Amino acid sequence: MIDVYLFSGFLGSGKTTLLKHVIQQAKDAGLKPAVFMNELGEMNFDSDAVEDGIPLKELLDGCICCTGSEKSEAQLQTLLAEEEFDVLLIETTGAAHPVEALDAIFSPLFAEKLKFKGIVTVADSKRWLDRSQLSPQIWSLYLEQIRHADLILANKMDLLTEAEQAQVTFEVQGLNPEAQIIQTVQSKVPFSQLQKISASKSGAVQEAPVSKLNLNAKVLEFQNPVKRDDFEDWLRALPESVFRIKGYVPLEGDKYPHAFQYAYGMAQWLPEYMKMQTQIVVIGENLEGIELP
Ligand SMILES: Nc1nc2c(ncn2[C@@H]2O[C@H](COP(=O)(O)OP(=O)(O)OP(=O)(O)O)[C@@H](O)[C@H]2O)c(=O)[nH]1
Repeated sequence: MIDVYLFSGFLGSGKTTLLKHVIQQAKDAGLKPAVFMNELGEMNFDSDAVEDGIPLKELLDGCICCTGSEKSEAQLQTLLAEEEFDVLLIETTGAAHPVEALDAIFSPLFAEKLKFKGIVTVADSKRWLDRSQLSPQIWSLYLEQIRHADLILANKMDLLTEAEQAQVTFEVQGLNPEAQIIQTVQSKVPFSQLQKISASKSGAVQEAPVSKLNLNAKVLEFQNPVKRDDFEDWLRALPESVFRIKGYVPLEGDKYPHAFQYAYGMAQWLPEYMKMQTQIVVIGENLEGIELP
């Protein structure tokens, strides 16, 4: 049987960071991992995070939950037919309800092959403290992702004071007393902790989906390189309803574009050493008026 772990957590909480970390540890333990990813938007920048040689299937522009489980079942079937692996890591889009995303895994087609281990939810601790800025729908999704977890990573602890760390851990644990909660930085959790979890409740409970979210993704393409200062001014002026941006930004004076990440007001730049398509995907609510600087 192939052990299956589902990574849940809101946009930008640290799921891809967790994925990379777990892939490495699984390999070190002599296991062969495969990855099933899905993204909101037509592009998946996160798949770059999965190194070559790891079997990967992606479901773009929709999510495992809302595009219908047939499509994800078909993808999973192909993955199982084409590749040999011991562990399947599923990264859901941050906009997905974790229990709905389980549908495909619990298909009778895979009953003999897949052993569902549990939902690992990465909670953005900073976001938790700043929750008053979230719309009620987004907040209820955040809560659902925590309630259904078998293991919770209270991530981004480096951004909190000690008192805040204790507060977040206490409050999050209160929402889901049965799940183990671990404080993390960069989603660093030992793979052995994941292996210990058993899906106590995630698979058993099928609750009503959260009310429909207005989350959208918009791809913006750069025609020309931009000045870093201009781009950062543009970022600062974005409305609170933009939760996440990722992609490749061409900066004036640089040969290659920079990989760019943004989550809730915090930006991260990483140099690239090859030509990449210069575009970003912006994820949030009410994106109609958002254009590049
Ligand atoms: N300060 C801080 N930043 C973190 C931590 N973990 C992840 N990040 C950063 O947060 C950003 C988002 O991390 P990802 O792992 O891509 O998040 P994600 O949940 O996969 O994002 P989506 O795929 O958009 O849902 C990146 O810039 C990470 O480097 C942490 O513990 N502390």
